Amino acid sequence: MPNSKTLVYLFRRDLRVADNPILQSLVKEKAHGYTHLLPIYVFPAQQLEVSGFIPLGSEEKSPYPEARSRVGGFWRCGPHRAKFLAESVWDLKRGLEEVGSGLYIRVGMVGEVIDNILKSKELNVKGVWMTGEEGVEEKAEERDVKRACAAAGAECVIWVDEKYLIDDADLPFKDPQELPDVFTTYRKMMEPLRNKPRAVLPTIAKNTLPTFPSKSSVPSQHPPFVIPTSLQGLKNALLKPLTQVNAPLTKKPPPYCKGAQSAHPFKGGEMQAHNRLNHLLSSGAMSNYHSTRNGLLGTDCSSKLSAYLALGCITSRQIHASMLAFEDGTNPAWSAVPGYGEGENEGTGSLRFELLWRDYMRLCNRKYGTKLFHPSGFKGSPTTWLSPSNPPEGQTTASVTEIIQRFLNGTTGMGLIDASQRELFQTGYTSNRARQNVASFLTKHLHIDWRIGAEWYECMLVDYDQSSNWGNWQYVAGVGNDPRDTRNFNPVKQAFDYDPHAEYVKTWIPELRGLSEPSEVFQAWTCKDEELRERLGLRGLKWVEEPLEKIDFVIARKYPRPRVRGKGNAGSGGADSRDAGRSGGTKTGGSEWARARGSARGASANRGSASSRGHSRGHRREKGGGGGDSGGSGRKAGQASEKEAEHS
Ligand SMILES: Cc1cc2nc3c(=O)[nH]c(=O)nc-3n(C[C@H](O)[C@H](O)[C@H](O)COP(=O)(O)OP(=O)(O)OC[C@H]3O[C@@H](n4cnc5c(N)ncnc54)[C@H](O)[C@@H]3O)c2cc1C
Repeated sequence: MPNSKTLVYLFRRDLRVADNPILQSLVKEKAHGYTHLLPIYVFPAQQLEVSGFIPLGSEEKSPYPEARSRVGGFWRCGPHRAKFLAESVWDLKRGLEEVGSGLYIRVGMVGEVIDNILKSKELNVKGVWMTGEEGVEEKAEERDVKRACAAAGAECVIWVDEKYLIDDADLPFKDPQELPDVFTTYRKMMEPLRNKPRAVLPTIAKNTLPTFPSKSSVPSQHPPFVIPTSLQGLKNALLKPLTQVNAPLTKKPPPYCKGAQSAHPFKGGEMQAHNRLNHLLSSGAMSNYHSTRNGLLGTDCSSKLSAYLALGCITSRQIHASMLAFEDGTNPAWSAVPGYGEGENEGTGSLRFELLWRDYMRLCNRKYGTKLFHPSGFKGSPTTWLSPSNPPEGQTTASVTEIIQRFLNGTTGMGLIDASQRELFQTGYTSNRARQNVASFLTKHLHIDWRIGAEWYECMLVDYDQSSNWGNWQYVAGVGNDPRDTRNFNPVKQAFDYDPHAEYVKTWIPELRGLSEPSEVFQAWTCKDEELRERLGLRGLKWVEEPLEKIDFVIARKYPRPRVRGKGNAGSGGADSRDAGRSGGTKTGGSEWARARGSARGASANRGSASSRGHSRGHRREKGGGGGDSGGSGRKAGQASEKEAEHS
């Protein structure tokens, strides 16, 4: 390519064409002088297992260590996200081709791949642009790319990530250390949220980007890897190592639940993200969001935009812009939908609020860096968690490992927790309400190292996002930015509040479908009818007969049913506060693990045993927990409320 001057655009978690500042700048600012644009996506070998890209029959081995987590040894990217990512990358390719460009796909360490491309004489690469990220590994990638560029005499530009609600340029502080440690303080600095986000960038017209370089000019993938030429091939390569029988995701994984429908059946990609957003507005689901977001079942109780946001298939400001068009009545496509043209409603206001939580979690990551992964969290709380290497007295490494396995496999004996864990395993998704309970159960009831839970979520979640995942785990574990470090969820009360008919738990634990009493579904050990247990095949099941935790939950009088809107939506946020105090007392403990853990050193000693706390706090409100819970506040859009303050 004589006289060429090529720019490499290294895509990361910005897998979209629209509202993309890098592409926009290439179209608008012609002074850059680049004749060619080489868009590339690298599947990063340290975060995702790439050995499946070695062709079948090859004797060669991957030069990289397995992409496994540090504490639990789980695959860092499990099958659900691997598939979603493949679809998103493939859709990016489609989107780029539509504007007359294209996408090269590679695997390996980002720095190495870029270094290899910089060496191409034919391409004459003079610059590498990429979007900056917060993570420690991601920053290391950026340093590697900068080094490679410096050695090759090419410019390296790290762009600001613009997939958040409020742009970095509009933050009221420059130094991340000035970020308040309480979300509400931050929120108040940013309100009114409706006025803050910047406008979406103009659409990229066809054939306005610098020329896409020919295949022959681009260095090929380094061996032993080969890049498939179809989406199916890409999925196969990513899934192959994750589905090997000798390396299961977890021992004895939960069986597939017949008849259960995924709450997240969506495919990855920019186009799918916008279809989803359009559906939320045109169906009215967005306007109902405030009262449905705590639902456990079904696709429409919450937005299910998280996985698209995590990969940058869509930006928060695009979501905001569509909501504005709905609120202001400027998009006739939605004119028949109730609330059209009537300004911000509870649903759209609440969604902005949640998107701000996401911004906040990312800023916490920026402020605290490696503390995101530290057992004592942002707070630096003096905690020693139980783990296989730190079993409680009277227990062994093997017995703690078994407890963890039961947690992962959804066989703790606690209905809500097991249902969520099985749903997660089967589908890659579980609701925010369920996540809060799962995280609370692992850390506040079992006192097990929260990082094991965070790593498992990293492996299993389709919407895994480093800041939101690790930040929320810390928050619920009591070592993060939750000013109330005594927050403790009672998973039985929560099940009554949000799954009053036990519909959710029965969906994901088919063994319990024959039970009619919700209390028995929530804790199968409480079913005393021997004949029924026998008939349902519950006799002899360890998780039924020896649950990890027993909670005596007495219903003082007929438990009120929460307001339920929409099919399959279990509970509104309001139920939480209304019901508080109407249920009887709770007492936790009773299991062998609870007894052993009661005398444990470390976490339990520092924080008081679950049994005593659970007992004395039986009537306490369990408002929220785990960043981003606005449920039940009855908050008018854009206004603060006491409960919200209480939550944060
Ligand atoms: C232990 C734990 C782990 C979590 N891990 C992740 C994760 O890896 N990735 C992730 O995106 N979210 C995570 N969350 C936050 C939240 O559970 C999910 O964002 C939400 O369930 C995704 O579903 P949705 O898109 O339908 O959410 P909606 O209720 O529709 O919310 C809209 C958007 O707001 C953002 N949001 C909502 N709640 C939060 C929150 N608490 N923190 C940060 N952002 C929020 C998300 O981007 C979400 O898509 C976690 C929460 C907990 C308690």
